[in-house]
Amino acid sequence: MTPIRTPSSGTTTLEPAPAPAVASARPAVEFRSVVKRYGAFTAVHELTFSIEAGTLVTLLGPSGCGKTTTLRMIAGLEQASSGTILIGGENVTARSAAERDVSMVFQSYALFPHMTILDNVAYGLTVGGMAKRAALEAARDKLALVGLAGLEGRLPSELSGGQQQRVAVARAIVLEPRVLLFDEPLSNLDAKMRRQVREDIRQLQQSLKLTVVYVTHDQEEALAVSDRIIVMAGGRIAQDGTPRDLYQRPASRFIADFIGDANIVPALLEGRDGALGRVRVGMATGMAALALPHRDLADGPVDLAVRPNAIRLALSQDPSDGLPGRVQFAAYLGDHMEYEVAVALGGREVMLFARTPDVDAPLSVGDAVSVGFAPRGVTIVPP
Ligand SMILES: Nc1ncnc2c1ncn2[C@@H]1O[C@H](COP(=O)(O)OP(=O)(O)OP(=O)(O)O)[C@@H](O)[C@H]1O
Repeated sequence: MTPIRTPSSGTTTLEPAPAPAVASARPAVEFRSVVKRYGAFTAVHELTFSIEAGTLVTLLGPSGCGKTTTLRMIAGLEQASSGTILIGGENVTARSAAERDVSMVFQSYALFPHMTILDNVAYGLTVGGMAKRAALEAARDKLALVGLAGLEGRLPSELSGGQQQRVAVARAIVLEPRVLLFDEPLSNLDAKMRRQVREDIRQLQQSLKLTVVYVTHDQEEALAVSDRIIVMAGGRIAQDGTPRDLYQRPASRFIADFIGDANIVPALLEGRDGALGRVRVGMATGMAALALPHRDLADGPVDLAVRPNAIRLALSQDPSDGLPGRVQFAAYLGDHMEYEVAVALGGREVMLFARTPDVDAPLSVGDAVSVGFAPRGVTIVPP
Protein backbone atom coordinates (compact mmCIF):
# COMPACT_ATOMS: atom_id res chain seq x y z
CA MET A 1 0.00 0.00 0.00
CA THR A 2 1.39 3.37 -0.95
CA PRO A 3 0.74 6.36 1.25
CA ILE A 4 0.40 9.80 -0.11
CA ARG A 5 0.91 12.77 2.00
CA THR A 6 0.00 16.32 1.34
CA PRO A 7 0.41 18.55 4.37
CA SER A 8 -3.08 19.92 4.03
CA SER A 9 -4.78 16.62 3.43
CA GLY A 10 -3.08 14.49 6.05
CA THR A 11 -1.75 11.02 5.43
CA THR A 12 -3.90 8.33 3.97
CA THR A 13 -3.42 4.84 2.64
CA LEU A 14 -3.98 4.24 -1.02
CA GLU A 15 -4.70 1.42 -3.40
CA PRO A 16 -1.73 -0.83 -4.29
CA ALA A 17 1.00 1.25 -5.88
CA PRO A 18 0.89 1.60 -9.65
CA ALA A 19 4.04 2.27 -11.63
CA PRO A 20 6.04 5.34 -10.63
CA ALA A 21 5.94 8.55 -12.62
CA VAL A 22 7.80 7.26 -15.66
CA ALA A 23 6.88 7.62 -19.29
CA SER A 24 3.98 5.59 -20.75
CA ALA A 25 1.75 5.98 -23.81
CA ARG A 26 -1.25 7.49 -22.00
CA PRO A 27 -1.14 11.12 -20.98
CA ALA A 28 -0.14 11.34 -17.34
CA VAL A 29 -2.67 14.10 -16.73
CA GLU A 30 -5.64 15.14 -18.79
CA PHE A 31 -8.13 17.95 -18.26
CA ARG A 32 -11.32 17.88 -20.32
CA SER A 33 -13.35 21.09 -20.17
CA VAL A 34 -12.60 21.57 -16.50
CA VAL A 35 -14.32 24.51 -14.81
CA LYS A 36 -13.78 25.81 -11.29
CA ARG A 37 -16.25 28.23 -9.76
CA TYR A 38 -16.15 29.90 -6.39
CA GLY A 39 -19.74 31.04 -5.90
CA ALA A 40 -20.58 33.27 -8.86
CA PHE A 41 -16.91 33.73 -9.78
CA THR A 42 -15.34 31.43 -12.37
CA ALA A 43 -11.65 31.02 -11.57
CA VAL A 44 -10.97 28.45 -14.33
CA HIS A 45 -12.92 28.30 -17.62
CA GLU A 46 -13.33 25.10 -19.65
CA LEU A 47 -9.70 24.08 -19.36
CA THR A 48 -8.57 21.32 -21.74
CA PHE A 49 -4.99 20.07 -21.93
CA SER A 50 -2.97 16.91 -21.54
CA ILE A 51 0.45 16.26 -20.11
CA GLU A 52 2.67 13.57 -21.48
CA ALA A 53 4.28 11.21 -18.97
CA GLY A 54 7.93 11.88 -18.24
CA THR A 55 7.74 15.58 -19.06
CA LEU A 56 7.86 18.76 -17.01
CA VAL A 57 4.99 21.09 -17.82
CA THR A 58 4.72 24.51 -16.25
CA LEU A 59 1.55 26.44 -15.54
CA LEU A 60 2.66 30.04 -15.89
CA GLY A 61 0.78 33.28 -15.56
CA PRO A 62 0.26 36.47 -13.61
CA SER A 63 -1.23 36.51 -10.14
CA GLY A 64 -4.86 35.39 -10.09
CA CYS A 65 -4.79 33.66 -13.52
CA GLY A 66 -5.88 30.34 -12.02
CA LYS A 67 -2.65 28.33 -12.09
CA THR A 68 -2.66 27.35 -8.41
CA THR A 69 -6.33 26.41 -8.60
CA THR A 70 -5.50 24.20 -11.59
CA LEU A 71 -2.60 22.54 -9.76
CA ARG A 72 -4.78 21.98 -6.71
CA MET A 73 -7.44 20.38 -8.92
CA ILE A 74 -4.80 17.93 -10.20
CA ALA A 75 -3.86 17.20 -6.59
CA GLY A 76 -7.48 16.79 -5.55
CA LEU A 77 -7.17 19.61 -3.02
CA GLU A 78 -9.90 21.45 -4.96
CA GLN A 79 -12.81 19.71 -6.64
CA ALA A 80 -13.71 20.67 -10.23
CA SER A 81 -17.13 22.32 -10.62
CA SER A 82 -17.53 20.50 -13.95
CA GLY A 83 -15.44 18.64 -16.50
CA THR A 84 -13.24 15.58 -16.21
CA ILE A 85 -9.75 15.05 -14.79
CA LEU A 86 -7.79 11.92 -15.70
CA ILE A 87 -4.54 10.77 -14.17
CA GLY A 88 -2.76 7.93 -15.94
CA GLY A 89 -5.92 7.44 -18.01
CA GLU A 90 -8.15 6.96 -14.95
CA ASN A 91 -10.98 9.31 -14.20
CA VAL A 92 -10.07 10.79 -10.81
CA THR A 93 -12.48 13.73 -10.91
CA ALA A 94 -14.41 12.57 -7.88
CA ARG A 95 -11.44 11.11 -6.00
CA SER A 96 -9.90 12.72 -2.93
CA ALA A 97 -6.28 13.92 -2.80
CA ALA A 98 -5.26 10.73 -1.06
CA GLU A 99 -6.65 8.57 -3.85
CA ARG A 100 -4.88 10.16 -6.78
CA ASP A 101 -1.28 8.96 -6.46
CA VAL A 102 0.19 12.43 -6.77
CA SER A 103 2.61 14.24 -4.48
CA MET A 104 2.86 17.95 -4.00
CA VAL A 105 5.90 20.00 -3.01
CA PHE A 106 4.72 23.20 -1.35
CA GLN A 107 6.36 26.63 -1.21
CA SER A 108 6.67 26.34 2.55
CA TYR A 109 8.30 22.84 2.43
CA ALA A 110 5.97 21.76 5.28
CA LEU A 111 8.55 19.56 7.02
CA PHE A 112 7.97 18.19 10.51
CA PRO A 113 10.27 20.38 12.66
CA HIS A 114 10.84 17.86 15.45
CA MET A 115 11.89 14.99 13.14
CA THR A 116 15.28 14.42 11.54
CA ILE A 117 15.26 14.84 7.80
CA LEU A 118 15.68 11.08 7.40
CA ASP A 119 12.52 10.52 9.42
CA ASN A 120 10.74 13.28 7.50
CA VAL A 121 11.46 11.53 4.22
CA ALA A 122 10.68 8.03 5.57
CA TYR A 123 7.45 9.14 7.26
CA GLY A 124 5.06 8.67 4.35
CA LEU A 125 6.41 5.18 3.66
CA THR A 126 6.13 3.95 7.26
CA VAL A 127 2.64 5.38 7.63
CA GLY A 128 1.78 3.47 4.47
CA GLY A 129 2.87 0.25 6.13
CA MET A 130 6.44 -0.20 4.93
CA ALA A 131 8.82 -1.74 7.47
CA LYS A 132 10.79 0.99 9.24
CA ARG A 133 14.15 -0.31 8.12
CA ALA A 134 13.20 -0.48 4.43
CA ALA A 135 11.61 2.97 4.67
CA LEU A 136 14.75 4.46 6.20
CA GLU A 137 16.85 2.86 3.49
CA ALA A 138 14.64 4.28 0.73
CA ALA A 139 14.72 7.67 2.45
CA ARG A 140 18.49 7.56 2.68
CA ASP A 141 18.69 6.77 -1.05
CA LYS A 142 16.47 9.70 -1.99
CA LEU A 143 18.34 12.10 0.29
CA ALA A 144 21.55 11.06 -1.47
CA LEU A 145 19.83 11.61 -4.81
CA VAL A 146 19.04 15.23 -3.90
CA GLY A 147 22.59 15.82 -2.62
CA LEU A 148 21.99 15.58 1.12
CA ALA A 149 23.99 12.43 1.97
CA GLY A 150 25.61 12.87 5.38
CA LEU A 151 22.98 15.25 6.71
CA GLU A 152 20.33 12.61 7.49
CA GLY A 153 20.46 13.18 11.26
CA ARG A 154 19.82 16.91 11.12
CA LEU A 155 16.60 18.67 12.01
CA PRO A 156 15.01 20.87 9.31
CA SER A 157 15.98 23.97 11.32
CA GLU A 158 19.63 22.98 10.94
CA LEU A 159 19.44 23.24 7.13
CA SER A 160 19.43 26.16 4.70
CA GLY A 161 16.25 27.02 2.79
CA GLY A 162 17.61 25.35 -0.35
CA GLN A 163 18.45 22.19 1.58
CA GLN A 164 15.00 22.12 3.18
CA GLN A 165 13.51 22.37 -0.28
CA ARG A 166 15.55 19.33 -1.33
CA VAL A 167 14.22 17.41 1.65
CA ALA A 168 10.70 18.29 0.52
CA VAL A 169 11.54 16.99 -2.95
CA ALA A 170 13.04 13.77 -1.53
CA ARG A 171 9.95 13.27 0.61
CA ALA A 172 7.73 13.61 -2.45
CA ILE A 173 9.71 11.34 -4.79
CA VAL A 174 10.25 8.58 -2.24
CA LEU A 175 6.52 7.85 -2.62
CA GLU A 176 7.01 7.26 -6.37
CA PRO A 177 3.86 9.11 -7.34
CA ARG A 178 2.48 9.10 -10.86
CA VAL A 179 2.70 12.89 -10.92
CA LEU A 180 4.80 15.28 -8.90
CA LEU A 181 3.37 18.75 -8.36
CA PHE A 182 5.41 21.83 -7.51
CA ASP A 183 3.69 24.96 -6.25
CA GLU A 184 6.08 27.93 -6.68
CA PRO A 185 8.88 25.83 -5.14
CA LEU A 186 11.54 28.54 -5.31
CA SER A 187 9.66 31.47 -3.89
CA ASN A 188 11.30 31.32 -0.46
CA LEU A 189 14.84 31.19 -1.81
CA ASP A 190 17.25 33.97 -2.72
CA ALA A 191 18.13 34.57 -6.38
CA LYS A 192 21.29 32.44 -6.40
CA MET A 193 19.68 29.47 -4.66
CA ARG A 194 16.68 29.72 -6.98
CA ARG A 195 18.86 29.09 -9.97
CA GLN A 196 20.64 26.17 -8.28
CA VAL A 197 17.48 24.49 -7.02
CA ARG A 198 15.66 24.88 -10.32
CA GLU A 199 18.58 23.20 -12.11
CA ASP A 200 18.49 20.40 -9.53
CA ILE A 201 14.75 19.90 -10.00
CA ARG A 202 15.14 19.77 -13.78
CA GLN A 203 18.05 17.32 -13.63
CA LEU A 204 16.22 15.06 -11.23
CA GLN A 205 13.08 15.17 -13.37
CA GLN A 206 15.03 14.27 -16.49
CA SER A 207 17.16 11.55 -14.94
CA LEU A 208 14.20 9.82 -13.26
CA LYS A 209 11.80 10.66 -16.13
CA LEU A 210 9.36 12.08 -13.63
CA THR A 211 6.09 13.62 -14.69
CA VAL A 212 6.07 17.07 -13.14
CA VAL A 213 3.52 19.86 -13.15
CA TYR A 214 5.15 23.05 -11.97
CA VAL A 215 3.51 26.36 -11.09
CA THR A 216 5.31 29.67 -11.25
CA HIS A 217 4.65 33.28 -12.15
CA ASP A 218 8.29 33.74 -13.18
CA GLN A 219 8.73 33.43 -16.93
CA GLU A 220 12.49 32.96 -16.80
CA GLU A 221 12.11 30.08 -14.37
CA ALA A 222 9.46 28.56 -16.65
CA LEU A 223 11.70 28.85 -19.72
CA ALA A 224 14.61 27.29 -17.84
CA VAL A 225 12.90 24.17 -16.50
CA SER A 226 10.05 23.26 -18.83
CA ASP A 227 9.46 20.89 -21.71
CA ARG A 228 6.19 22.71 -22.23
CA ILE A 229 4.58 25.80 -20.81
CA ILE A 230 0.87 26.44 -20.47
CA VAL A 231 0.43 30.18 -20.09
CA MET A 232 -2.78 31.15 -18.36
CA ALA A 233 -4.59 34.49 -18.22
CA GLY A 234 -7.97 35.11 -16.66
CA GLY A 235 -8.61 31.42 -16.00
CA ARG A 236 -8.01 30.39 -19.63
CA ILE A 237 -5.08 29.11 -21.67
CA ALA A 238 -3.42 32.00 -23.46
CA GLN A 239 -0.89 29.74 -25.19
CA ASP A 240 0.37 26.19 -24.78
CA GLY A 241 3.73 25.30 -26.31
CA THR A 242 7.43 24.68 -25.90
CA PRO A 243 9.55 27.48 -24.47
CA ARG A 244 10.85 28.10 -28.00
CA ASP A 245 7.31 28.29 -29.45
CA LEU A 246 6.26 30.84 -26.88
CA TYR A 247 9.33 32.98 -27.34
CA GLN A 248 9.59 32.80 -31.12
CA ARG A 249 5.92 32.56 -32.10
CA PRO A 250 3.91 34.31 -29.43
CA ALA A 251 0.17 33.94 -30.02
CA SER A 252 -0.62 37.44 -28.82
CA ARG A 253 0.81 40.70 -27.55
CA PHE A 254 0.19 39.47 -24.03
CA ILE A 255 2.42 36.41 -24.58
CA ALA A 256 5.09 38.42 -26.41
CA ASP A 257 5.38 40.74 -23.48
CA PHE A 258 4.99 38.13 -20.75
CA ILE A 259 7.58 35.68 -22.13
CA GLY A 260 10.74 37.75 -22.29
CA ASP A 261 10.46 41.47 -22.75
CA ALA A 262 9.15 42.75 -26.03
CA ASN A 263 8.68 46.16 -27.61
CA ILE A 264 5.38 46.33 -29.44
CA VAL A 265 5.98 48.27 -32.64
CA PRO A 266 3.36 49.27 -35.25
CA ALA A 267 4.24 48.14 -38.79
CA LEU A 268 2.72 47.42 -42.18
CA LEU A 269 2.51 43.97 -43.78
CA GLU A 270 2.60 44.68 -47.50
CA GLY A 271 2.84 41.47 -49.48
CA ARG A 272 4.25 37.99 -49.16
CA ASP A 273 6.44 35.41 -50.75
CA GLY A 274 5.64 31.92 -49.45
CA ALA A 275 5.71 31.91 -45.66
CA LEU A 276 7.51 35.23 -45.47
CA GLY A 277 5.79 38.60 -45.45
CA ARG A 278 7.28 41.98 -46.38
CA VAL A 279 7.03 44.17 -43.33
CA ARG A 280 7.72 47.86 -43.31
CA VAL A 281 8.42 49.76 -40.14
CA GLY A 282 8.32 53.54 -40.16
CA MET A 283 6.89 54.26 -43.58
CA ALA A 284 8.47 57.69 -43.90
CA THR A 285 12.02 56.43 -43.46
CA GLY A 286 14.54 54.61 -45.56
CA MET A 287 14.55 51.54 -43.32
CA ALA A 288 14.51 48.43 -45.48
CA ALA A 289 11.51 46.12 -45.34
CA LEU A 290 11.91 43.10 -43.09
CA ALA A 291 11.16 39.57 -44.28
CA LEU A 292 9.26 37.89 -41.45
CA PRO A 293 6.86 34.92 -41.23
CA HIS A 294 3.43 36.44 -41.95
CA ARG A 295 1.64 33.89 -39.75
CA ASP A 296 -1.33 33.94 -42.12
CA LEU A 297 -2.29 37.47 -41.22
CA ALA A 298 -3.82 39.74 -43.88
CA ASP A 299 -1.84 42.58 -45.41
CA GLY A 300 -2.24 45.87 -43.57
CA PRO A 301 -1.28 47.26 -40.17
CA VAL A 302 0.25 44.69 -37.81
CA ASP A 303 2.12 44.73 -34.52
CA LEU A 304 5.68 43.51 -34.23
CA ALA A 305 7.18 42.14 -31.05
CA VAL A 306 10.80 43.27 -31.02
CA ARG A 307 13.10 41.78 -28.40
CA PRO A 308 15.39 44.30 -26.70
CA ASN A 309 18.51 42.51 -27.95
CA ALA A 310 17.25 42.63 -31.56
CA ILE A 311 17.51 46.42 -31.61
CA ARG A 312 20.61 47.81 -33.29
CA LEU A 313 21.64 51.35 -32.40
CA ALA A 314 24.19 53.46 -34.29
CA LEU A 315 25.26 57.05 -33.86
CA SER A 316 23.79 58.50 -37.04
CA GLN A 317 21.16 60.95 -38.16
CA ASP A 318 20.90 59.58 -41.67
CA PRO A 319 17.35 58.20 -42.17
CA SER A 320 18.66 55.70 -44.70
CA ASP A 321 20.52 53.99 -41.83
CA GLY A 322 17.31 53.24 -39.95
CA LEU A 323 14.64 54.91 -37.88
CA PRO A 324 15.77 58.21 -36.41
CA GLY A 325 15.67 58.10 -32.62
CA ARG A 326 17.01 59.76 -29.52
CA VAL A 327 18.45 58.09 -26.43
CA GLN A 328 16.31 58.93 -23.41
CA PHE A 329 17.87 56.68 -20.80
CA ALA A 330 21.10 54.67 -20.53
CA ALA A 331 22.23 52.21 -17.85
CA TYR A 332 25.43 50.22 -17.50
CA LEU A 333 24.77 46.66 -16.25
CA GLY A 334 28.27 45.16 -16.32
CA ASP A 335 27.97 42.83 -19.30
CA HIS A 336 25.46 44.87 -21.28
CA MET A 337 23.92 48.31 -21.67
CA GLU A 338 20.23 49.10 -21.45
CA TYR A 339 18.71 52.02 -23.30
CA GLU A 340 15.39 53.64 -23.85
CA VAL A 341 15.18 55.25 -27.24
CA ALA A 342 12.33 57.45 -28.48
CA VAL A 343 11.37 56.98 -32.14
CA ALA A 344 8.49 58.47 -34.13
CA LEU A 345 6.38 55.64 -35.56
CA GLY A 346 2.89 55.60 -37.03
CA GLY A 347 2.37 59.25 -36.16
CA ARG A 348 3.29 58.86 -32.49
CA GLU A 349 6.35 58.62 -30.33
CA VAL A 350 7.21 55.04 -29.33
CA MET A 351 9.71 54.28 -26.58
CA LEU A 352 11.90 51.30 -27.41
CA PHE A 353 13.75 49.33 -24.77
CA ALA A 354 17.09 48.06 -26.10
CA ARG A 355 19.82 45.86 -24.69
CA THR A 356 23.23 45.91 -26.36
CA PRO A 357 26.50 44.13 -25.57
CA ASP A 358 28.69 47.14 -26.38
CA VAL A 359 29.67 48.35 -22.91
CA ASP A 360 32.97 49.95 -23.95
CA ALA A 361 31.57 52.62 -26.26
CA PRO A 362 28.20 53.37 -24.71
CA LEU A 363 25.71 55.87 -26.04
CA SER A 364 24.68 58.84 -23.92
CA VAL A 365 21.33 60.33 -23.07
CA GLY A 366 20.45 62.84 -25.79
CA ASP A 367 22.43 61.11 -28.58
CA ALA A 368 20.73 61.06 -31.97
CA VAL A 369 20.79 57.48 -33.24
CA SER A 370 19.51 55.36 -36.07
CA VAL A 371 17.56 52.32 -35.00
CA GLY A 372 17.55 49.04 -36.89
CA PHE A 373 16.10 45.61 -36.13
CA ALA A 374 17.87 42.27 -36.45
CA PRO A 375 15.30 39.90 -38.02
CA ARG A 376 16.07 37.27 -35.39
CA GLY A 377 14.17 38.49 -32.37
CA VAL A 378 11.40 40.19 -34.34
CA THR A 379 8.04 38.53 -34.91
CA ILE A 380 4.63 39.58 -36.13
CA VAL A 381 2.08 39.13 -33.34
CA PRO A 382 -1.55 38.38 -34.01
CA PRO A 383 -3.80 41.17 -32.74
N1 LIG B 1 -11.11 29.61 -2.13
C1 LIG B 1 -11.37 30.60 -2.97
N2 LIG B 1 -12.50 31.32 -2.90
C2 LIG B 1 -12.79 32.31 -3.78
N3 LIG B 1 -11.96 32.68 -4.78
C3 LIG B 1 -10.80 32.02 -4.90
C4 LIG B 1 -10.44 30.96 -4.01
N4 LIG B 1 -9.23 30.48 -4.39
C5 LIG B 1 -8.85 31.22 -5.46
N5 LIG B 1 -9.79 32.14 -5.76
C6 LIG B 1 -9.72 33.12 -6.86
O1 LIG B 1 -9.53 32.42 -8.06
C7 LIG B 1 -8.65 33.13 -8.92
C8 LIG B 1 -7.48 32.25 -9.27
O2 LIG B 1 -6.71 32.01 -8.11
P1 LIG B 1 -5.35 31.20 -8.13
O3 LIG B 1 -4.84 31.11 -6.72
O4 LIG B 1 -5.53 29.95 -8.88
O5 LIG B 1 -4.44 32.17 -8.97
P2 LIG B 1 -2.89 32.09 -9.24
O6 LIG B 1 -2.73 32.26 -10.70
O7 LIG B 1 -2.30 30.88 -8.65
O8 LIG B 1 -2.37 33.37 -8.52
P3 LIG B 1 -1.16 33.55 -7.46
O9 LIG B 1 0.09 33.51 -8.25
O10 LIG B 1 -1.42 34.91 -6.90
O11 LIG B 1 -1.29 32.44 -6.47
C9 LIG B 1 -8.24 34.39 -8.15
O12 LIG B 1 -9.04 35.46 -8.60
C10 LIG B 1 -8.54 34.05 -6.72
O13 LIG B 1 -8.89 35.21 -5.99
